[in-house]
Amino acid sequence: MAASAERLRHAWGVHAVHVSEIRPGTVELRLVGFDVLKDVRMSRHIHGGYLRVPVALWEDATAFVRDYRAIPHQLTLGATLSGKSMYLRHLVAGLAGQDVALVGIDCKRGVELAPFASRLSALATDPAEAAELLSVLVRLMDRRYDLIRNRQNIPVGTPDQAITSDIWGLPEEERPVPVVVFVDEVAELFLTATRKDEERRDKMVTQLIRLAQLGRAAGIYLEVCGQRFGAELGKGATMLRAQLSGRVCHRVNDEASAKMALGDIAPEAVIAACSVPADRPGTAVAGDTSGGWSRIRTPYLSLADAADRCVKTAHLVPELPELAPFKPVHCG
Ligand SMILES: Nc1ncnc2c1ncn2[C@@H]1O[C@H](COP(=O)(O)OP(=O)(O)OP(=O)(O)O)[C@@H](O)[C@H]1O
Repeated sequence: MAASAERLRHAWGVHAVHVSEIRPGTVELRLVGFDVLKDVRMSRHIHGGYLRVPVALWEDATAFVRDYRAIPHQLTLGATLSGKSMYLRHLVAGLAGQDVALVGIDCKRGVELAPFASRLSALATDPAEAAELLSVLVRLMDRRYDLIRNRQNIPVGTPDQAITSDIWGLPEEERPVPVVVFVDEVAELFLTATRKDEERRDKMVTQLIRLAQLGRAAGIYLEVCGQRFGAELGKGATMLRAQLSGRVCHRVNDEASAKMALGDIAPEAVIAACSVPADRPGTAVAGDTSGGWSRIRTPYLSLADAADRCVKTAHLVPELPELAPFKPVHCG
């Protein structure tokens, strides 16, 4: 098969997609079981790129690309069995081959993210660990701000001077590696039983808000997943949600949940999310706070294939001493 089709297959990495080259540069993609799309023609634009992961298809058959530099932080909501984990799996598998640190916070004792342990730089599996990890991430972000500030202080006109307000303007050899932080089932971080839990929760939420407000310039991106994310979770929840400008809403159990994801995007998007059928997992409504939205569908990718991709790319885990104490042990 020609190289572009091979690359395309690699980018999607799924069995449910048949890929064939029609002519050089134009490839036919067939998504098995996608109700909206039949055979789909896609050309090179699907290949993604650095910090850009093709993760689903829009209804018009173009690729839905999760572009971290364009939309740094995203919230993905959906009822149980709606396809959130599948979506996340694609992101992890897509980023695994890139020069990026992957960090997981999965307070369901790691059941979702532990299979990707070999490619993760850090994994927190309970709220106490998550609190420590978030503190480390905020310190990492502050140090990156110092780095940018120091560059700005070099006198104008000297060879080392660089006017930049984010890591991307730093010279390549000084530029820190970007970090994508996956938070699975965010509500677990908000649960409290005691007064001490409450203090920890408030601190974590403040740190997440700081990362969401300032992380972009430091190359730290948030990917937050959950079933619901509303004011009932407690102090700071809606403030944090407002900072996550990318939104993906899978099937939800009620209109209130769809509103949490899409209410500030468009009322029609909320209606579309409420009509996602239960027998079409992976179907979602995607939008961003600029107001644009449409339906997407993520293709099937088995957990074994995604985990295998992490094993094969384990050598790409970047050197980040701050995160070393949180490096998960890969079993199996
Ligand atoms: N695009 C898809 N095509 C076919 N099957 C899919 C697709 N997406 C998800 N599924 C299947 O639907 C089921 C639920 O998916 P998934 O585990 O991603 O849901 P979830 O929202 O993460 O659920 P939970 O919150 O309970 O973990 C799984 O069996 C999965 O294999």
